Amino acid sequence: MTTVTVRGLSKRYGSLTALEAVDLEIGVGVTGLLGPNGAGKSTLLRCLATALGPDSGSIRVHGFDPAVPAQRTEVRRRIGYLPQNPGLYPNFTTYDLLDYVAVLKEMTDTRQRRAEVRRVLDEVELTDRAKTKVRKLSGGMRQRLGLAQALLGDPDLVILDEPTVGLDPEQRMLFRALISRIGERRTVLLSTHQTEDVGALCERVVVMSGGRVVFEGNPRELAGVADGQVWLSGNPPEGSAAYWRNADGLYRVIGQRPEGAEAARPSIEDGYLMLLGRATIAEVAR
Ligand SMILES: Nc1ncnc2c1ncn2[C@@H]1O[C@H](COP(=O)(O)OP(=O)(O)OP(=O)(O)O)[C@@H](O)[C@H]1O
Repeated sequence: MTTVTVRGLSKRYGSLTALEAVDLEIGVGVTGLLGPNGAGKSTLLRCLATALGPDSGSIRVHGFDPAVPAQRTEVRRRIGYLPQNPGLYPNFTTYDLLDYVAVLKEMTDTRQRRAEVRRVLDEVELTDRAKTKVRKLSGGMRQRLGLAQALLGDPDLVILDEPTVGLDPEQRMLFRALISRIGERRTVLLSTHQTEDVGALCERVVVMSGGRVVFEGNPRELAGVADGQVWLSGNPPEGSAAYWRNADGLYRVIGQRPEGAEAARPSIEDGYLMLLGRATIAEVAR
């Protein structure tokens, strides 16, 4: 079932076009949003989260139109949003911060609000940190607290803007497990620079470049973009698009086959790099 439909969405900041005619449909499960710096990912997520109004085009969340003030409230009730820099008050305790956000989210019944705060603390595995001040939490715990505030009110659309940035491998794994659980019955849109996150978590992936959607499909299809274009060579290639030396001392080459090289199975990262190469060429040609 489609949760979010975006049609012809455009957004400019002065003379800079951040989003250009974006079309998108997103349903239940985890969808990854990949793209280089400045691709327009955060702008798209902010528009979906109703934090920013687009210049043209339309958004529907469960059929509700955030451009219509009365429907915007309905959209907000259904959305949980973890921005890139959530700005969590450092002197609040974990519990008090969530209680405060719950009040802002119109949870006025004290008993129900307490139960909801405890539920989300449990969901992100922070129950034992309820009385800890935000400033004393580790980076990973802070991100989980950010996730907890997004989950208050049990929204069915959860928007996460680069939530795994700066996390160590253990915290990232824990975060992945949480996101995957959340995505079992909700629609999760996850912006990331990590192709590993996409491979591990996402049923679908959207790639943006220069404010446009340049790919939509599943992770295997993204890897498939580099089919027949990835090689392992004993020698550094001449004039190839991209290559690096791997841990076995072989050169992994994306592009034309170097003489004597063997074909390698493309990864999601290979497909992504291949796609960005093409998108960059198309942009320069426009
Ligand atoms: N408030 C703003 N005012 C002016 N320009 C902005 C603003 N926000 C974003 N931009 C510009 O719009 C473009 C898209 O930015 P956006 O943050 O949406 O990209 P992104 O894909 O999320 O990048 P990153 O991965 O670095 O977060 C960039 O060129 C950025 O500099």
